[in-house]
Formats: sequence, C-alpha cells, structure tokens
Amino acid sequence: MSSEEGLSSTITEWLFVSSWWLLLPFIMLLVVAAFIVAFVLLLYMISPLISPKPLKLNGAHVVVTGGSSGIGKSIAMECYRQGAFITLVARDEEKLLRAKKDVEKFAINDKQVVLCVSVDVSSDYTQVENVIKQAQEKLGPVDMLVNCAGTALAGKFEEMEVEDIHCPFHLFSELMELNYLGSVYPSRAVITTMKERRMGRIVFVSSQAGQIGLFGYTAYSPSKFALRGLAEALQMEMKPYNIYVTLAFPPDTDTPLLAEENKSKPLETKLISETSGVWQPDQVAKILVKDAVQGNFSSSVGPDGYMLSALTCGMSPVTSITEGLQQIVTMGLFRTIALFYLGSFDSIVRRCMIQREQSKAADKNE
Ligand SMILES: NC(=O)C1=CN([C@@H]2O[C@H](COP(=O)(O)OP(=O)(O)OC[C@H]3O[C@@H](n4cnc5c(N)ncnc54)[C@H](OP(=O)(O)O)[C@@H]3O)[C@@H](O)[C@H]2O)C=CC1
Ligand SMILES: CCCCCCCCCCCCCCCC(=O)[C@@H](N)CO
Repeated sequence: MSSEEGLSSTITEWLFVSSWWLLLPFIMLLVVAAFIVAFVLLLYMISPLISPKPLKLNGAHVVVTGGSSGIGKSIAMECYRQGAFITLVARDEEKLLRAKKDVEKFAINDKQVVLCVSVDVSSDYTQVENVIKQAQEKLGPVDMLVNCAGTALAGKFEEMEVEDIHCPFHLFSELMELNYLGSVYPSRAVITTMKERRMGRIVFVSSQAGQIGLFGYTAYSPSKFALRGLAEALQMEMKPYNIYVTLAFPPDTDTPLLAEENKSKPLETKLISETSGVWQPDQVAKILVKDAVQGNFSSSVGPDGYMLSALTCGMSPVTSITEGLQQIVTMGLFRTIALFYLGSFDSIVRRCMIQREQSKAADKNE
C-alpha cells in the first residue's frame, strides 16, 4: 500500500467512521457567535456617527430654573465646578442670593459669574422671555438650559384640594402649569438662538413618577409624564440642528421639597417610593450633568432607575449603541422583575386599605 492510499483511507475513516459531525451544532453555534460579535463590533465602529459630540462646560452659559434650592442648586454647583457661567432662575430673591454664594464656592477661575434672575417660570411667557434675553445680554447665548423648577404634592385623588370652590381641580392645574408649562416657556425662549447657533442642550427634570403612575401621584405624575411627550417631540425636531434634549428621572431626593412633601404623603406612597431609596441632590446632579453633556436622551439614577428607564424606553431616541443593545437584551427580563414589583405595590395598597378600615371600625366601636 502506497503512502498516498494510506492517507486517503485515514481521511475516509475519519469522515465516516469517527463521529466528527456530532460537533456540527457547536461549529454552527460558533459561526453564529462570530457573526454576532462582528455585527456588534461594526455597530461600535459606526457609533461615533450616532452619539453627539460632548458639550464643553468650561466657559459655557448654563441657565438653571429652580436653581436656588435642592436638585437645581446642586446642578448649578456641578456646572460651576466645571467652569460654566450660571444663571439661576427662581422667584424668591433672598433664596437666590444665598444659593449664588453657595455656588460661587465652586469657582475654578476668577472670570466665572453667577447671575440671579427672579421670575415665575409658569405664569407669563413674555416675562420669561425677557429675563432670558437679559441673561443672554450679560452672559452670552445659552448653551444649556436646565428646567428644574417644579413642585410636588402627594395625596389621594378624591381628597386633593376640594376646598377651593372656584377651581376644584386647582392643584391639578397648578402642577401642570409649573411642572409642564414652566418647562415649555424657558425652552421656547432659548430655542431660536440655539437653532441659529446649531448647538445647545435642553434638560427636563421629570421624575421616576414620570415613568410609572404611583398611588398618591394622580396630580404629580401626569405633569411629569407630559414632559416626556415634550422632550421626545422636541428632540426629533432639534436633532438636525445639533441640539440635544435630556429627560431626567430622579428618584426621591433629599431636598426641602421632599421634606415638605413627606408631611402629607399617604403611607402607600411612602412605602412604594422607598423601593428606590432616597438620594442626595449632589449624586443626582452629577449624573444628570454628565448625561446632559454627553447628549444622552434619558438620565436615570441607581439600579432601579436604570431598570425603569430601560423598561420604559418605548420609542424614545437612542443616543448610544451600548444603550440600544442593553435595552434590547434586558427588556424581557426587566418586565419579569417589574411584575413582581407591581405585585408588591398592589399588596402594599391592599394592606393599607384593610388596616385603615380596621382602625375605622375600631374607632366606631369605642
Ligand atoms: N426631591 C425629589 O424627591 C424629586 C424632585 N424632582 C423634581 O426636581 C425638581 C426640583 O425639585 P427639588 O430640588 O426637590 O425642589 P426644591 O423645592 O428644593 O426647589 C425647587 C426650586 O424651584 C423654584 N421654583 C418653584 N416654583 C417656581 C416658579 N413658579 N418659578 C420659578 N422657580 C420656581 C424654587 O424657588 P422659589 O420657590 O424661590 O421660586 C426652587 O429654587 C422638581 O421639578 C421636582 O419635581 C424629581 C424627582 C424627585
Ligand atoms: C424593573 C422595574 C423596576 C421598578 C422599580 C420601581 C421603583 C418605583 C419607585 C418610585 C419612586 C418615585 C419617586 C418619586 C420622586 C418624586 O418625584 C417626588 N419625591 C418629588 O418630590
């Protein structure tokens, strides 16, 4: 037997006798995996085309409504720390001046300025337009607007603000006016210049209660959900002009507003909100500013915030490949987890109701 014959018979033997084809599924799996890896790599290669160019805060003019307290003040401090010029907008002038002093502590050069303007962002568009004009004259065109002025009140639907006979739904319209229109007006006032300059950032501060409707937030949640519609529509209009919109969803944050809100918060709302904990305004501000600078559409805080944003992304714009891939992969898993959360929220509500009825019955018996 020649050596050639020997070789071919070994090959035939290997092909037909040994069970190499058992490996076939694994080989196919490998090929599929290789394709997926190549696809993801390709996506990453084109990602700079999708992701916006980061905004340079150094020397930029940042307007923060609600900048005299809480989250807004922390946002102003964070931007100042990165070299920005700040305009603080709120009503109470004394509070504004105190906040200005706090923000100025974070200066990184001696050219930086903090300007205070007192206006109600929700009552009259012309007034808002005028103060924005004044601010632009003093500190230059607005590079970033943060709409943070807002308020909250929790309570049961049928128990809120019935004492005002002229407008029984006073609270509902008030929250809509401040939280929604109070963000529309300043945004409208800065958008023309931003479009002309082909640059800018607009931030809306919604809430986790703007992602899910929660017990006690029948007035508050809608005012925060409304911001999402505004942000999505505005982003689609503004993208070709290189203007990026960020919608932030903070969890409970340790501010004067939360303290005030807690005084009258139903027990159900308290117990449900505890799920995602209480955060510090500095933590929230740092994340928000980073996302706004990068031009990310949504900004969330903490693991619950992350899950909630991935779960409720819907048709909102995607600003990075990583974000899109994460949403695709995690959607089903997060919905599964969410069902357990929803079950536990329902049982909190039921338990509180039973407890209330029992204590009512006990009171009657006395
Ligand atoms: N704290 C929390 O748990 C969370 C808060 N948020 C949202 O974050 C935003 C800020 O909240 P937070 O920092 O806690 O609140 P604060 O009450 O601490 O600050 C609110 C700021 O808004 C200003 N403001 C209120 N009404 C008006 C108005 N009509 N015109 C102009 N400025 C106004 C206030 O100043 P002045 O009264 O002098 O006008 C103040 O500077 C709100 O939109 C809130 O809904 C979202 C999620 C969680
Ligand atoms: C996978 C699914 C995860 C689900 C997690 C759900 C967590 C729900 C927590 C809701 C907290 C609401 C905070 C509202 C804060 C606010 O806006 C007011 N404090 C304003 O003052």
